[in-house]
Amino acid sequence: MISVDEALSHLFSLVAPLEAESAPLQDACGRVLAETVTARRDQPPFSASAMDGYAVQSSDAVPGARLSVIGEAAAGHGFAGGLSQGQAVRIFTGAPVPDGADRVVIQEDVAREGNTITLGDQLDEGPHIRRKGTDFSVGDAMKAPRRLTPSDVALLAAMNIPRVMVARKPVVALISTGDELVMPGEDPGPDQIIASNTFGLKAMLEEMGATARLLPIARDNTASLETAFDLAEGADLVVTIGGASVGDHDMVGDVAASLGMERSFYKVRMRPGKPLMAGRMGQAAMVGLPGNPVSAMVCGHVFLAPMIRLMLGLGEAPAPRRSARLAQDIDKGGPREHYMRATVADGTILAEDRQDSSLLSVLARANALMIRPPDDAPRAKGETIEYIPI
Ligand SMILES: Nc1nc2c(c(=O)[nH]1)N[C@H]1C(S)=C(S)[C@@H](COP(=O)(O)OP(=O)(O)OC[C@H]3O[C@@H](n4cnc5c(N)ncnc54)[C@H](O)[C@@H]3O)O[C@H]1N2
Ligand code: MOO
Repeated sequence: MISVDEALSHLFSLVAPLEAESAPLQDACGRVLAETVTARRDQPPFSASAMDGYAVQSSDAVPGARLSVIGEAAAGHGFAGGLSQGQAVRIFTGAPVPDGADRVVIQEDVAREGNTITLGDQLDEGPHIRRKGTDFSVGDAMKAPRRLTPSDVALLAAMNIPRVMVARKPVVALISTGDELVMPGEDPGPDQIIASNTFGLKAMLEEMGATARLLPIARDNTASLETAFDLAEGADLVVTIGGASVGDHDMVGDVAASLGMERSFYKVRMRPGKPLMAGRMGQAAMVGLPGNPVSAMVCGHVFLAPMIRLMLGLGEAPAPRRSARLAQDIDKGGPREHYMRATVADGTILAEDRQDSSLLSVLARANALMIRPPDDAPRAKGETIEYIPI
């Protein structure tokens, strides 16, 4: 059995960064920027007022000063002329500050009569002017690769970038296998259960920026599995779930091999997730996940997510880890690297009592996978330990 790190490096060698494609900005959030973009303009493109009030010369901005109003500057409609000492221009937020002015006095500090204003007794600091290019200037870069956030999209829009080059979304085909499975909403027979893994994995993968195709459930026979692999044609990554172990009905490995899968490994020294297999199948990478629902989801976090990140151009790295203090003493660990369902709160981590790999209710209330290395020594409350946030 190989280690988790070894398995991960095999998996990385099965995939590669995908090509870039153009996307309209309104569809770009969550996509990974593939080419660095630079601002096409300064923001603001002129010195702009930050307040509603009067543009003046700062030497005139003294309590009690009387100034004559010579015009108006509104957002989208600047004042054409310049401004001299003793003069003021009525101005609104976002309007270009007229030439000659270097200060905006807010209207709350001004009394106006006709075209004359008198400044109040106490003026704030000002100057309430946003200098040209204060936010960004022509040529300022947003560097690739970068997963675009809503704030990034707003910034790109302001930079006048209507489309961006982003990594193509990896296409993942998800195949549940097993005679016992029916889809949610169907009527299960007395010996049947509902297929849950493909749904959890689809959600996880799509949250990461992949497109997941849910294929029909494959039954525990060669013909049905072959049909499922046929339907997976065109995917970048084919993921099967179940049928990976040693039972008489665990046929995924054999059928995949008969279809040309070149296996890179089978079985990983981890818990849960031991009967993991992977290889190359034509153009696609193939990963066979164990069927136990928590095993499949843990393998999703530990293996599939880093593969997706690599395909999106975000580099080759394991799932990001953090650390927290143990909330209780724990016994020595087992021979396999253990990803324990746990809850992190206020910097401390508490492992769930029940760690069976069938328990989705336990997984759903956990927010962390606490990682115990193989043959980990007993640990005391308060020690730091690593985890993967989920
Ligand atoms: N003699 C041994 N038996 C088992 C071993 C072993 O080493 N020796 N390994 C155990 C471990 S660890 C795991 S994990 C499981 C994995 O087995 P399979 O990958 O072959 O999975 P199945 O047998 O098909 O299913 C296991 C379990 O999960 C349920 N399942 C399967 N697919 C789904 C799905 N899409 N949604 C929800 N639930 C699913 C299935 O009904 C079974 O209950 O093998 C152990 N056995
Ligand atoms: O190791 Mo198996 O992956 O669930 O328990």
